[in-house]
Amino acid sequence: MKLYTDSGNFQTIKVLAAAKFAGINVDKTDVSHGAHVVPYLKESRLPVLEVFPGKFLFSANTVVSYLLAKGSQQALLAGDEVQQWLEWESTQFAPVAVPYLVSVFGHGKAEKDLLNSFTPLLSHLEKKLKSHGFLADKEVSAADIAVFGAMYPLLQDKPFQGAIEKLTAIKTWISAMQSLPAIQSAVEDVTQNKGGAVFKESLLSQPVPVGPSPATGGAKDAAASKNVKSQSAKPSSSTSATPKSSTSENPEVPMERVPAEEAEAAVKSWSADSKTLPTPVQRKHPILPVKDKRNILITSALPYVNNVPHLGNIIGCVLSADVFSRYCRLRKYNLLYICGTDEYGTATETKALEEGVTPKQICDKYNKLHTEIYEWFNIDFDYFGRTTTKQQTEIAQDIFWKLYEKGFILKDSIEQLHCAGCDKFLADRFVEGTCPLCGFDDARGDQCDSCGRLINAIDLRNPRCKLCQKTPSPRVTQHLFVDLPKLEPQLKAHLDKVYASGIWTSNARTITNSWIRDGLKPRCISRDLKWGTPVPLEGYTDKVFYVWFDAPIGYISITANYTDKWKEWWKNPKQARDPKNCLTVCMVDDTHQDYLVEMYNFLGKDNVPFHSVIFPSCLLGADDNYTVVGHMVATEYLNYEDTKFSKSRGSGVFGDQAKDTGIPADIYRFYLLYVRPESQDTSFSWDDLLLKNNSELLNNLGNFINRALMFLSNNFDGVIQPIELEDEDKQLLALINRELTLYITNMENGSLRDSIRNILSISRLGNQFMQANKPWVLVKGSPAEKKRAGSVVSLSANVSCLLSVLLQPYMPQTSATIQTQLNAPSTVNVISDVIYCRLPPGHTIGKPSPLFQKIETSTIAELKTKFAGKPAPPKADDKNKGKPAAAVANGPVSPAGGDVSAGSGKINEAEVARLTEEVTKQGNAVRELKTAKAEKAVVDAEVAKLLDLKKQLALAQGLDPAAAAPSSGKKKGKKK
Ligand SMILES: Nc1ncnc2c1ncn2[C@@H]1O[C@H](COP(=O)(O)OC(=O)[C@@H](N)CCS)[C@@H](O)[C@H]1O
Repeated sequence: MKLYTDSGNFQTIKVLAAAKFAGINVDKTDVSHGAHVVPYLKESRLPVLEVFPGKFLFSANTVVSYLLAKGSQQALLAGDEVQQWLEWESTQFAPVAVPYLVSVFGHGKAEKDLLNSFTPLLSHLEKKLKSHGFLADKEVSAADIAVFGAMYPLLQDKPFQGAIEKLTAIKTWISAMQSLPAIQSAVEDVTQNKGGAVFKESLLSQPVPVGPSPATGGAKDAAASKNVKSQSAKPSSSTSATPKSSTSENPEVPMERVPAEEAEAAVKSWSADSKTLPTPVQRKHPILPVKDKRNILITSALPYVNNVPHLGNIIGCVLSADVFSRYCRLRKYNLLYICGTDEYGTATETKALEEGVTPKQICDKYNKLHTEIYEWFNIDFDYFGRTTTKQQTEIAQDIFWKLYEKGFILKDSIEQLHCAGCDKFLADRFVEGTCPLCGFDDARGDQCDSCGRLINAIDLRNPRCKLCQKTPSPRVTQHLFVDLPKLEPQLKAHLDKVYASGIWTSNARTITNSWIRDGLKPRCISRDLKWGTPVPLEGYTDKVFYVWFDAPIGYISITANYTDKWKEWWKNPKQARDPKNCLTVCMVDDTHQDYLVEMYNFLGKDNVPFHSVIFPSCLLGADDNYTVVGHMVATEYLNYEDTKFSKSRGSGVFGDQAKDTGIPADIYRFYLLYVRPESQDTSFSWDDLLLKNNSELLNNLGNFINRALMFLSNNFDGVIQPIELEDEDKQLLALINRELTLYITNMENGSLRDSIRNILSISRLGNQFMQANKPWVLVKGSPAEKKRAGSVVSLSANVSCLLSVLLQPYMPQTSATIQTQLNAPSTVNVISDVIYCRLPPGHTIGKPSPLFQKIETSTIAELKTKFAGKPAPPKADDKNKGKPAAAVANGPVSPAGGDVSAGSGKINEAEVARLTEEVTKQGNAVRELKTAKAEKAVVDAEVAKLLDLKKQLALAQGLDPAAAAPSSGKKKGKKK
């Protein structure tokens, strides 16, 4: 990524600081003052980020948002308030600050009037900072970076210093910001320690932002709270703008203006020759990698066959991967999306015992159930398979042999409970006894229901076999371990590479790094079970592979069940791809070019280490040219209302129940994506679903499309009229292009919940456009006015068509309905970089009808009661219990723990104890510093260390690290 800027450009401070926060190395290229970097802009705009060749971002705040999102710093962008401050900076603050800076540093004479215009802006800032310390929360966010960057040059001006003299909260905030290393290095880079004069040339060569007429004191009015509110309700062009519902209720809000050159560029692409427009690619099975194309292998975590998936499972894996796959197809990438049921392991054996059938029968029954559920949710797999196949056995055993031959398999003995009555070793969940921690008599072998803590079955007092009630006894048994310490260097080298080139959500990085930081331990890969892939090694043939060695191999074997040519996806990763042949948006600037196949794993956070550490280590160790993960898109957890999903308590909606609620699959899809747990755990809330349905879908999106199409139908026989673009139409097109760029960028970054907001911003723009032009009035006027009405609604019908395409990954059924109503040809189904005319004049649309139904509060009340379930027991939940622990504890693993499918992963107690001690020590250190009133920067640095330790502790305890650190969790901020 190239950053073009001129020397002394103050806007570059925020951009460089954001890049530092994001850990992204931008290639900074100095150009002359006033240089024209963006070919289609008449005026110079600097700094400019070239995101990929020919694609530019030139609003500094958008660049800040983009970099933070790309660097997986979503926490710094999260929340409405951040977006509102970003807009405040560009629409309120900059229009006063820039002319003032020009007067001070450019002309050497401060404009007094302009200085006075700062008063209301500064008091607004002071008020906010007084209550929080930072702009959007108690921690630094993108808002602070953007506003501080804009304020920095002002701090070099004496009169401005006087203006903030008594504003103590602003002054404290300034010192806090100045103490941040990212800010310090950005400031140094831009100013070269030369003082305020350094800004002169750059200021004189840049256009002055248009704003609320600062010279006439307009800024004063603009900063008054009423206006701040209406400005914040403007359509946002930021990555994660959360639209206020008031926006759709206030369509009279004027549209933001873009530079004339940008508008002209939008007109040019709008009227592109239809012969040059992209056309969709037909899907033909079997899909195989194609040379010189972007080949993407998408996997969704394989859901356990023995569970009915709940809405959390659905958004955590299959639905997220589906949205991304659909998007990739619309971008014309060549992709394969595979998934299937994870069928082996203790949990399946247990379920079979419970239901009195064989494990195979359980798998057949539940595989069918899963298939039906995903069909109802419209999940468009290229292939949905299962892990209990001959291909699974062949491939898993082959990988094992390769690891064995290369010396990556260790043998070791372990003590495990053995039941003489059943003549078998018992997995933890088959044992009961007295809890060694609290003395509860009826503790389970994997967890105590009384104290809620995870335990090892071997530690239970008075153990008894759950199957025959006899007393099991400890016995030494031999097991096989994969030598992860020996594989660590290879894994680290791979991770370094893919971290730099790929999309790795911050939880995926944090969890993976915590494993690496602690040093990898040998991991047991065999189990004393019958239901699994047989271990082929002599002396171990009575054992099967541990389900977590087996499960990700399922991705390979499922592909092998899909096509005989599976090796083209899995064993061919290093052929060169010609970047010239990519769509412009593919990340040719990154290092994917040496991959024929890029693999994306979609999964929930508890699955991360198995996909980022264990599976890649095995594939790298097998040294058989396997495709190894390049991108990891992990979600946090979705909860149900204020509790967890629990089948046994009946709380939460499970896949097989959703269709009986009367809420269409598309509405579930929309809402699950809208609240997708991307940077912290989120909740499915019925009240919120009602709100989002009735405001965003019904009043905003549905209202715009229906209004436009009904009007076209009723007044122009449904025939698209000649579209003669006037100034505001061009502005609309340019603003839509901005949202479209962000939609694509967000999708490429795996920020699926942000792209949905970009769609809603486009329909909001559409509503504003209709409202401003009032075709219902024009149509009754002169012939010219009637013509204009036809032009306005025809343009709106085209915007609706674009919306139908952008919506397709999220709401495929609704997208199809809109396209039927538009009578749109299937050729429209491509996501291009810019809006173009898809429905030409003369095209006749179909029959419009309302797209969404209002959801009534009474319906929601019924659903709430139906799915409330029994109250949760005081301690452990029966569904998600222990899963994060299993995922994050990188400790020595005993096979008696069963497998993760049995929900019995172990906590590394020693590590928990060590971290607890460290947290206590660091907490005391922070308290001492605070009591001694140490400098804020010093305290902040120690608080940061404390938070990091707390996160590590939470991870080691199997808890959500976000809950330990208030930095990302809004409203969680406890006093440190
Ligand atoms: N509450 C949740 N929110 C989001 N994602 C969740 C939640 N609970 C689980 N998950 C993810 O769902 C998938 C499937 O989980 P399942 O337990 O059925 O299966 C497995 O974990 C393994 N069989 C995967 C083998 S590849 C998973 O990604 C969870 O993290």
